[in-house]
Amino acid sequence: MDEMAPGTLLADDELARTRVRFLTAEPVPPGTVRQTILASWRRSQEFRVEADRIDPRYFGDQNLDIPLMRGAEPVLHKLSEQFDGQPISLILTDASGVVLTQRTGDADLKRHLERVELVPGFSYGEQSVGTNGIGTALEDGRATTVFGHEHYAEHLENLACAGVPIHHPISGKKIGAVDLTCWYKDAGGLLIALARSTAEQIRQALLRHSDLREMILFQAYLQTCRRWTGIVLAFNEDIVMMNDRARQLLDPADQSVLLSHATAALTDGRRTSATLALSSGLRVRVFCRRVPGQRETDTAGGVLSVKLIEAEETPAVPSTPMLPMYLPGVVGSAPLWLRCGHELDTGHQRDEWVALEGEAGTGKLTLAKGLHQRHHPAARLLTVDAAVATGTDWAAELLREHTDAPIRTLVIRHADRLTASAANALATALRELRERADAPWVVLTLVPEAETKPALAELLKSFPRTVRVPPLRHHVEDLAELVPLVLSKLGYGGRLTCSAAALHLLMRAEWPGNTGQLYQVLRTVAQRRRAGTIRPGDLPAEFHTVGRRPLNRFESIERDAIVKCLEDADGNKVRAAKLLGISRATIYRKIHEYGIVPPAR
Ligand SMILES: Nc1ncnc2c1ncn2[C@@H]1O[C@H](COP(=O)(O)OP(=O)(O)OP(=O)(O)O)[C@@H](O)[C@H]1O
Repeated sequence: MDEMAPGTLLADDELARTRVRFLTAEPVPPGTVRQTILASWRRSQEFRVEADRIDPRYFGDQNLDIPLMRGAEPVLHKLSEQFDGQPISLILTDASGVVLTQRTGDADLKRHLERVELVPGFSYGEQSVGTNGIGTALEDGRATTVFGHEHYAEHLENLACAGVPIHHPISGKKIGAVDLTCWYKDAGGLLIALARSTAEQIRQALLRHSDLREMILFQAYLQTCRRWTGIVLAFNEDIVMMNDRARQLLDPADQSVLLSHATAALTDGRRTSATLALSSGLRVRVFCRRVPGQRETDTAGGVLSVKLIEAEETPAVPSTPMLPMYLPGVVGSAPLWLRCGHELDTGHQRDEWVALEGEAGTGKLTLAKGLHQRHHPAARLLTVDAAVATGTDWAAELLREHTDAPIRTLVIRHADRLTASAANALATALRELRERADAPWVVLTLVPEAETKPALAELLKSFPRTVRVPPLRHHVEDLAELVPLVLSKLGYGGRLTCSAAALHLLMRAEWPGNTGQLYQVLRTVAQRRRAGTIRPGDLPAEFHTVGRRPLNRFESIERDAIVKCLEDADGNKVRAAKLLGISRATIYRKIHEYGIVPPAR
């Protein structure tokens, strides 16, 4: 029932009835709709696409000077000549379903496509208009046909479309989709065959084009490798080349930090040199240069040469995969996070006192507690907050505490807030503690860069190992585990869950306040929705934007106002524009500019 063959279309009326049953939450009788379509309807519902009208999101004029367009243009041109006068439309979109070009051989069909805004700049992704040949093919990652009432939104029921995702011939990355659309009454099985062969021709054209571009980049890479004995990486949006030194010294997280730095530098057109601190603890100096393509204005990619600043003193941690380690009360399975837990564990095994360094709310105390619970569940753990411990007495007090009831693990939080005299008094007390036969294992938590503070120099001598705790933005995939945990800690466990779409938005955020901020956000959300499922529309304004560049104060106020009005207007842009007193064109432009994802309606 899943592959649509010509002549096996279900009776239209039955399909139309099934669609209505689905939309009114009645059970769908088995066998009345294809499984792929049913799955797509469910996704469309999850995205809160409106089924009774069509209102695709507008993303403004698209940049057509991209490899996909250059590869596809001759293929589409030739095909559209053959279709001249025929009621068939040839559509190319980017990877998210935003239409780049639409060529239609027949005036009636063209007018209809304009009415349903299947035109350049508008998104036909599933999130925007629900089940359709473009969005569903992109979502499923395979050639897909959608006929008549299989479309989720009304006004598309008299169309048939066949969409095929286009993958880059070298990187394999999904870069767009080609779609053939015609009247439903004219549709046949050949539509999908034609769409497939068009996608293949575009892929071949891209391959020819890429060959040359990649060759230019490869030559630039080899040239740099000959001159530079250190780490060398070359990259463009499709491929990454790296020498052995890069592979040995950089783990995937470090590579990604370097590449995103270089991509930003290339976009800004800068030739840069910068010092970066990588998540593995390496400090590096990075030089990045743009490699021009065939034409001087084209870019074949960028070449990075990287010099280790502290490599000799701080050997890189080998990038072996880390197995999860059970630490009570601690969640997270991203490689960076796991590695940090393992490093702490190694410190413990070797009885080395550890300085846990990380931004506020990254989970430093939680990790230290988890480790204590894992190894000494019955022994005493003492946590002292240096932020509230003033004067020098409390350091001596620690010694007395230990004599009275031996401490197995001592955690001193916020060490960066110690005054010089308190830090020195603590250093003296800890030295004494260290000499005792029953000395505890001590963990110090502090914010990044605090290690360089002269006031802490003496104290840090007792801590031979520093473990860096990654900020949440470097392991956002762990939000899938952190969100349920925080909801349950806030008292909503089992009552409130987070939808995949909302989680997706949370994962795109920067999280400067780390888990502390996650608590605040979920607390706010839970005040509005105490039970059920958190949907994208429940999240505060800042999560409805795709971060493109930092906004100044004025811009963030404007962005928040637009998000708020869009929410008040139920996602309707025209009504939101009225509320704001701006034109429809301006709101579309601003939505695009600020990367706002309008609330699902
Ligand atoms: N990976 C995690 N697993 C479970 N809980 C976590 C995790 N990360 C953070 N948390 C929770 O987030 C909150 C903040 O974590 P924690 O106090 O450990 O951070 P911190 O880095 O020590 O913060 P600060 O330096 O600001 O004191 C705690 O409630 C903690 O339970």
